[in-house]
Formats: sequence, C-alpha cells, structure tokens
Amino acid sequence: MSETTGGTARITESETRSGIFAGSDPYALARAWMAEAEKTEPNDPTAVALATADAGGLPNVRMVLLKEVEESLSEGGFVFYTNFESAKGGELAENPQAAMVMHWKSLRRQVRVRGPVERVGDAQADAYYASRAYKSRIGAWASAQSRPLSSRASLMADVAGYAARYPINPPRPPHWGGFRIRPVEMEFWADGEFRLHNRFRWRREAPGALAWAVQRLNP
Ligand SMILES: Cc1cc2nc3c(=O)[nH]c(=O)nc-3n(C[C@H](O)[C@H](O)[C@H](O)COP(=O)(O)O)c2cc1C
Ligand code: PXP
Repeated sequence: MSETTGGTARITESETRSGIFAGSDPYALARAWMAEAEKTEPNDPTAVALATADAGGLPNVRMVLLKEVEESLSEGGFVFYTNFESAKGGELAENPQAAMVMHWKSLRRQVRVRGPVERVGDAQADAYYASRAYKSRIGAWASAQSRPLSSRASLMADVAGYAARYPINPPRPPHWGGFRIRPVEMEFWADGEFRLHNRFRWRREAPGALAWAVQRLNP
C-alpha cells in the first residue's frame, strides 16, 4: 500500500500504475484518453452514454456529448448540455445523480464515472451556448425535447419563428443549460488479451473526501 499526493488530493493505492494508467489526477487521465480518442475515432470521440434514474429508481440511458472535463486536481467535473425539461432533465431534477461511460472501439478502452449531478453556472452555460452554431442555438429554442411532436413541419415552423425573433445572437433559452457530474467513482478500463482486461477504480476514500483510493480490479 502506498500513499502519494496528487496536487491537493491524496491517493492510496495497492499497486503502482504505469503506462496508459499512470498519473495522480484522474481528470487529467480522462482528458489524456479523450485526446487519444480524438485522433483515432471516426466521429464523436466525446460521446458518452449517460444513465439517470427516476424517483422510482427506473434507469434510463442515452448518448450525450461531453463538453468539458474541468481542470481540477481534486474537484473537477464532467459537463454536458441539454434541455432541462427533457426526460433526462426531469430525472435529474427528481434524482440528481448519474453515471456515464465513454467507450472507444478504436482504442478498446472505456472510462466510467458516477456521482451526484449539479447544474453548471449561468455564465459558463451562456459562454458554451454562444459558441454553438446559430442554427443549433435556434434549435434549442424550438425543440421541446422529449415531448411529443405533432409533425416535422410544426418543428420547422417553430424554428423559422425563433429565427425571425432572434436573427442574431439568440439568448440562451431558460430551459437549456449544462449539468456537471461530480465523480465519487471513476474507472479506467483497457482491453487485454483473452478478456484479461486491466481495470483501475478510483474511489473517494470517504463520502465528501477529496482523497482517492485506487484499486486494481479483476477483469
Ligand atoms: C452521439 C450523440 C450525441 C448526443 N448529444 C446530445 C447532447 O449533448 N445533448 C442532448 O440533449 N442530446 C444529445 N443527443 C440526443 C440524446 O441522445 C437524446 O435523444 C436526447 O437528449 C433526449 O434524451 P431524453 O429523452 O432521455 O432526455 C445525442 C445523441 C447522440 C447519438
Ligand atoms: N443537444 C442535442 C439535441 C444534440 O443532439 C447534441 C449533440 O448531438 C448536443 C445538444 C450537444 O452538442 P452541440 O452543443 O455540439 O450541438
């Protein structure tokens, strides 16, 4: 058992990690793996399957694009953007916890993250919204995401209506913004021969603690 200090976060681990698993900051490790995936994946290297559950505990899952792995040694988060009134938005309002997994076929690796979820601040969400394509910004106004739609034509009429209302610089809709998953657990997985994969789980040493305990897991 060894103890090291990764920035402000202490790490306890049973085995020294090397190669693609090395490092004392799990956010930096996730960013490094994503940077590799950007070179090898044909499209959407930041796509994640995002799992939520409603108040009754029934799980739901869908893809979203991860837009930020925040720069922090100990208190970072995984950020995505969506409609607060969507199915996932409702589930996160009832039960603000989520899990996500990134899987890159080209690298044969996956990263898993679990934790409580909070909304991203207005300034950060405004900045991200402003960076999107104009038509995507208008689409966020027009789409009542996850609710029934009578026809494609009615959606396109709403798109035209919002484009006429906001010919330039649409403000961020009040129903659209970001969520941040604050990990209490992360897992880095890489494919091994004959299913003898390599897995390292990073877990907070105690609820609310900054320190991580890193453990190699059986495949
Ligand atoms: C690769 C990919 C990326 C996606 N990214 C997002 C996203 O970042 N935000 C979003 O709201 N929907 C995104 N979607 C659409 C969602 O998968 C989903 O259809 C939508 O958010 C409604 O989900 P819900 O009804 O569970 O709320 C993406 C779909 C795919 C296939
Ligand atoms: N909202 C929806 C409905 C999406 O489908 C996506 C990506 O597919 C996004 C948001 C996030 O991506 P972007 O901000 O790049 O449009």
